[in-house]
Amino acid sequence: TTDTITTDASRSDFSFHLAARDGAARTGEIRMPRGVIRTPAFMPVGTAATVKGMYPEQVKALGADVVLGNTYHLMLRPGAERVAKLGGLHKFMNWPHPILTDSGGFQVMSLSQLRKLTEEGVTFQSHIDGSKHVLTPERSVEIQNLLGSDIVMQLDECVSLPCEDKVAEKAMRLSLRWAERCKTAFGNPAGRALFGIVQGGVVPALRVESARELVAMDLKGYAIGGLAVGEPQDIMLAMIETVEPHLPVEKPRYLMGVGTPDDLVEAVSRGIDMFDCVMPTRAGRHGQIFTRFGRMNLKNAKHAEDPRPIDPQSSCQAANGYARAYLHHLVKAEEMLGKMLLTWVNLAYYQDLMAGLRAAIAQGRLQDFIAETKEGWARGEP
Ligand SMILES: O=c1[nH]cnc2c(CCNCC3CCCCC3)c3[nH]c(NCc4cccs4)nc3cc12
Repeated sequence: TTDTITTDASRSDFSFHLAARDGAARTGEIRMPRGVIRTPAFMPVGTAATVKGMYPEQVKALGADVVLGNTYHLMLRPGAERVAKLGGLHKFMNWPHPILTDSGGFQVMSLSQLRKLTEEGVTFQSHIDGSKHVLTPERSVEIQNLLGSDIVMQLDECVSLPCEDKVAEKAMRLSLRWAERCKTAFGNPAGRALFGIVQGGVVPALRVESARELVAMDLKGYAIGGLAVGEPQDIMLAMIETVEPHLPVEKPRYLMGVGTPDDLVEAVSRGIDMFDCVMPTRAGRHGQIFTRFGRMNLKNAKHAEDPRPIDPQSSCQAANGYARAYLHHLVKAEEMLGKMLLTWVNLAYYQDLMAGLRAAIAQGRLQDFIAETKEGWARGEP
């Protein structure tokens, strides 16, 4: 039948296909030359060209269609030009599927020293060796192009909350001017996308203005930034509800830096399609896991003699094949294998949750699925 023949036209471009909707929630797929991204999607973070503690084949096998590449780290070490010389990030890290790269701006502001932000861009010193660097909208797009990114993020200014309205306004307007400069620098390369980032703090009028101005630029997708920076969940959800009606239905929405499983289900039900968060990988390395029964900390002595696996019904071998007592031992001993197994448990759970959300939306039973999921978390571990 025709729908199984992907003509090169459909593979050579970036296209978003909505399969079903359930309230504000959507499920579909983003088709790109390097593969398809099923949405809603959780994107594991691949900081220094690796999803820490995981083989790329394993990350793909547990259901991730796209990973994040980190512009800030890679521009400092090994350098964007070197990655390009070696064939680009996909070849470098053996991940032939789509990669979304961030602009580097958020990490500059949170990791580097002696940074100075001007209209032109951000100058800063490397947290690795103190060397001086500059990140302008143009240079950020150039670095992401050198890495070979499939989805490029604009350079933006994310303010930390709480902040005064005029501070949020100033950053929002700068981010809009930087979006224009990124769009000019990016051009219109087939099969690759530039996403804008909606800013505006927690001021509805600023959020709406930011969304409207970005939509007028006709970008391929829109992120909602400036959230998950310390505000309560209800404020984050209110901002999503403020912005969502002003974003085009036919383009993907990406909520940056989010979040816990509860954040994910709540944001999906409000119309978000893509997420990234360091939580599942970072927490896993510290012994904290996410399961159908809620959160567990395997450092806790109560697991010391528990012979049961984490979840016998999970398809993940780390969750169904190892005693909690053994995982507790590995975490206490700070063994590599403990970090690897619990990272695997968490990424598998996050992907299973996203697969459940996609299926529930397709069947028009999202609210039932969310209720059942939250009951499981509340019931706690068996
Ligand atoms: O407005 C924003 N603009 C740009 N990036 C943002 C990010 C970083 C998203 N993950 C990048 C990844 C790139 C590859 C390496 C890992 C990060 C955010 N993360 C959070 N919250 C989670 C937070 C994490 C840390 C402090 S808050 N809010 C965010 C808001 C913005």
